[in-house]
Amino acid sequence: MYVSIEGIDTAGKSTQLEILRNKFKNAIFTKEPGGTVLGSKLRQIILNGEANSNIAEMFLFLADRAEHTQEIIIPNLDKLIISDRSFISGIAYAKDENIEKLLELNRFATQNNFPNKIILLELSKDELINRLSKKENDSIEKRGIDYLMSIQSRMKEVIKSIKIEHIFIDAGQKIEEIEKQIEDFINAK
Ligand SMILES: Nc1ncnc2c1ncn2[C@@H]1O[C@H](COP(=O)(O)OP(=O)(O)O)[C@@H](O)[C@H]1O
Ligand SMILES: Cc1cn([C@H]2C[C@H](O)[C@@H](COP(=O)(O)OP(=O)(O)O)O2)c(=O)[nH]c1=O
Repeated sequence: MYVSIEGIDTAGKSTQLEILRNKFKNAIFTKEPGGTVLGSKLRQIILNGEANSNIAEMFLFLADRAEHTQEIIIPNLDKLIISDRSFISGIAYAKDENIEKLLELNRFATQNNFPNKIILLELSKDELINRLSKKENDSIEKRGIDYLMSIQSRMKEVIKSIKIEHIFIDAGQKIEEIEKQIEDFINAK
């Protein structure tokens, strides 16, 4: 089963994934961007802000996703895969592009391998401000609070529009409360 943990920057994805590694010891843990050798090079190019064109940036993420699908997802579909981000981020962050067109591009890049379950960690604006203020911001985080909040809304819109089992979790809860909800959702048949 392929599970994706989604959320804007600082929503708590990495924090939860560290705990989940100990709960699901046989799972394959991966991420987008950067889940493969090629992907980690693409991630560096992107986060250094080297793409001047938003469309070029989007295709760099699609290339990361295509490589990730071929090298990590497809070979492990018989196991539990837990990924930090997926095509949902791909569509949400390409905020000026048409969702239907992006769905088509992402179906192509993933050879139709979308997650079976999606977990969205949802942040309030105040909590996002609080968390971003505590870290060095990369080129995408520097686009600001309102940008990231609009991305989060777009994530919710895309997730609701597709027929994939999903859960929205309040990312402002205690770490252990969030973890329990994630674990129960993954274990639910
Ligand atoms: N439930 C939580 N409550 C308060 N702070 C949190 C919570 N989860 C994560 N954090 C903190 O928020 C920051 C971003 O968390 P992180 O897991 O790196 O987010 P992401 O991987 O989604 O960018 C970190 O400083 C982390 O310690
Ligand atoms: C997967 C993906 C991520 N992103 C963005 C989200 C992040 O701002 C950035 C890097 O993702 P990530 O390394 O997950 O950053 P963070 O840990 O801060 O969430 O790339 C896209 O714009 N498109 C995509 O397809």
